[in-house]
Amino acid sequence: MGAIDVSHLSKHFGDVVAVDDLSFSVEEGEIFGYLGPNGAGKTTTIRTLLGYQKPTAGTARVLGADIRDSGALTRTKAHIGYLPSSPSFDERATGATYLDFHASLKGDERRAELLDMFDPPLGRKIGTYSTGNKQMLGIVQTFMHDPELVIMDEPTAGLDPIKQERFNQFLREERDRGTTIVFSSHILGEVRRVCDRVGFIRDGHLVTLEDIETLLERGGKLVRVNTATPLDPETADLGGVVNFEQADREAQFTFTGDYNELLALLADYDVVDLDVGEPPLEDVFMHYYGESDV
Ligand SMILES: Nc1ncnc2c1ncn2[C@@H]1O[C@H](COP(=O)(O)OP(=O)(O)OP(=O)(O)O)[C@@H](O)[C@H]1O
Repeated sequence: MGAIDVSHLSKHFGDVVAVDDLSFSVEEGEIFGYLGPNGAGKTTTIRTLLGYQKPTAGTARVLGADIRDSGALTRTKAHIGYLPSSPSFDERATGATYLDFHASLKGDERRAELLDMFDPPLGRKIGTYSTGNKQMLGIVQTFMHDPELVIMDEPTAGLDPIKQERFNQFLREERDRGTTIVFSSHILGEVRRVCDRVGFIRDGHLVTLEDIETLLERGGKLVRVNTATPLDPETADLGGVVNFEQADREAQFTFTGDYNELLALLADYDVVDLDVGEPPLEDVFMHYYGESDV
């Protein structure tokens, strides 16, 4: 049994099919990225998993509780941390009061430790907070009762790059302690840095589920080569060469083929500079999303 087992889950809003026949599992102790463009169905999935709305069809188990069993799900929530995409705060309350309230519901044994890392101005009214401060307050609330499973909807929105990196590092450490972490995102680089596996959703359907290494391998390498004389344009026909672009003696392409064949071809040239690196994740996404805007 996974930390989350989703089984043929669908959620319709009238004629709108927000989530359609989703099935996947999140394993215990992994960081699972739930990715998709705007309107793909990420928030709907998360809210349905947490019992905030009923599935139209299918079901899921979250830490063993069937989401259709509201009693079981409520009991299980003591072990879940949830960070919504736009947490609704009482703007007149201070950060400290907000945390006290949540502590009274579920505990706060890790509050001080978290506040060392994420330090919103607790004495001030939340209405005066910046977006990043609100986000940090939400992060402390999410983790302070030491949950087994954490579900976050776009958690890094509003965090500056240093806080984002601190947060990523924190997530990896939490995962190493055994916490299962699920977060939705459409920020591509974030996924590469922290997730073990990713599920891609589009138009309510799960398009693919991959571990991040496989995903990047499948995306091939970005090759940039500078040769003393221009490459023959027929290089574009070599197996595994995609998106071949050439400007005089510079060529760039994505390569998913056999390196020996590529090296044999380049051996006929005087290679001045060669760079083989990871392709932009945007390219990997395009592979799954076609022309969709991600
Ligand atoms: N309460 C609702 N009533 C009607 N339609 C809804 C409702 N909630 C979501 N939808 C629709 O369901 C679809 C999926 O929306 P959802 O918010 O789950 O997407 P998302 O992947 O989280 O998008 P984003 O990245 O923009 O937050 C969209 O077409 C949205 O308009």
